[in-house]
Amino acid sequence: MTATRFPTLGTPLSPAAVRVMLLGSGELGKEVIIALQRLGVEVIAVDRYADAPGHQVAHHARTVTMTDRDALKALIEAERPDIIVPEIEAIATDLLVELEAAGVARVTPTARAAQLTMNREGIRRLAAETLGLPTSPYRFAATREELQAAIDQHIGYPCIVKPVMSSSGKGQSKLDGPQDVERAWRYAQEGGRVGAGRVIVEGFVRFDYEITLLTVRSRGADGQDRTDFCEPIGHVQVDGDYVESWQPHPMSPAALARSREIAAKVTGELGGYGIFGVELFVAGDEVWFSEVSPRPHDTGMVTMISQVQNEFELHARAFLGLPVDTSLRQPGASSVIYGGIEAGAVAFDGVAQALAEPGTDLRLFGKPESFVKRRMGVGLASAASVDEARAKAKRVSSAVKPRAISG
Ligand SMILES: Nc1ncnc2c1ncn2[C@@H]1O[C@H](COP(=O)(O)OP(=O)(O)OP(=O)(O)O)[C@@H](O)[C@H]1O
Ligand SMILES: NCC(=O)N[C@@H]1O[C@H](COP(=O)([O-])[O-])[C@@H](O)[C@H]1O
Ligand SMILES: [Mg+2]
Repeated sequence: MTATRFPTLGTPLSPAAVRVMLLGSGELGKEVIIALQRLGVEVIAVDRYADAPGHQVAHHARTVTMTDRDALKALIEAERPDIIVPEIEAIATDLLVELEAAGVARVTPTARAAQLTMNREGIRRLAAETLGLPTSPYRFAATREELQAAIDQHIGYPCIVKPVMSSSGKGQSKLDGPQDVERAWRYAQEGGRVGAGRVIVEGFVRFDYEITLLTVRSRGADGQDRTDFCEPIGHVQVDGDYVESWQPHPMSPAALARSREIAAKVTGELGGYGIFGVELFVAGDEVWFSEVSPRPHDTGMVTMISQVQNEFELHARAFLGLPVDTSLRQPGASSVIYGGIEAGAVAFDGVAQALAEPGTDLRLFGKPESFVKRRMGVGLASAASVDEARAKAKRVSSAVKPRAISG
């Protein structure tokens, strides 16, 4: 392995430009792009549909099916970015591994990290079987019959079934008994982001709370690699999708130390430079590893109001070889604004009222189409305590009302 050479920052749209390609340009990518823009980095934003949030703030916008290996290869070879930043799971990651090995571009944090986390089987087996980290009990199944057998012989009820390739809870269900198996199997077949097929079935963990531990791998000012942790982020998930998050989440010293130990181990194994969202379940002082995103995390949107450098700035700085500061500025919270309606471009009523309270803020992502359960924006709030910040963030998100516009 050769030591990473970080680019010298330059001027966009010139021969001195550092060029970064985002693969996925949703709300998380949009904020990474804004952080890159502030550092004078030239950005090529890629997504599967036109006018994605990140397309709207980048130097170049490209629309490509990122799971289509040939199409993605042609795009990368035409654009020749210095750094590729995967923003979603559903990418032809085997191609990224090949291109990285061939020295065509550096992938953040590494192509292997993107490949392993694209498929729940890759990351789960690595965490539980190779690294020996505590996880829920699990089995994989390729047919309904295999799923039933895995539950009957190993996992029991309640359990959770998820497509091996999906995110934001798509295709996920909780099963309380045999009557739920058929429905869960069918839903997983429809909900997978990349094709249909294999599922993971996990034993249900009765946790007291769950956190995202944002973990940053960067090059320190002394030239040594280092790992830093943000304050733990607590969150609430409904149907596998995050609806509310806050920072800091109070933890016992033992649970926090264990969480950091698990996060250091898994991110150290994945390697590279950037931010990771390590998802953990906690009961008392016991901690289970759930999964990890080798990129900014949706629950980490709270850092836009709570931290000195938000998770998007931390990601950009880390993969550019710049120093990072993970410190908390103030307690904060985020609350999701869903589309609530099926419509094309929507208007948002109530924004002025939502922002009337001091210590509040808002992001509207600019997605060109609304779905009932599509995340269209997020309310943000800071306060002296997390409880106050949560209540305030919820007032912001509930005041904003997406409305279909005619014509
Ligand atoms: N084994 C489990 N036991 C208890 N709860 C679980 C289990 N697996 C998942 N959950 C709940 O469902 C949520 C979503 O699960 P998971 O993170 O695996 O889905 P995802 O589709 O990858 O979501 P995202 O992409 O938003 O991280 C978890 O945060 C947790 O609240
Ligand atoms: N949990 C993963 C996550 O939050 N990913 C974020 O959602 C976008 C897709 O949104 P869409 O489905 O509304 O297009 C992704 O591009 C990413 O920003
Ligand atoms: Mg998750």
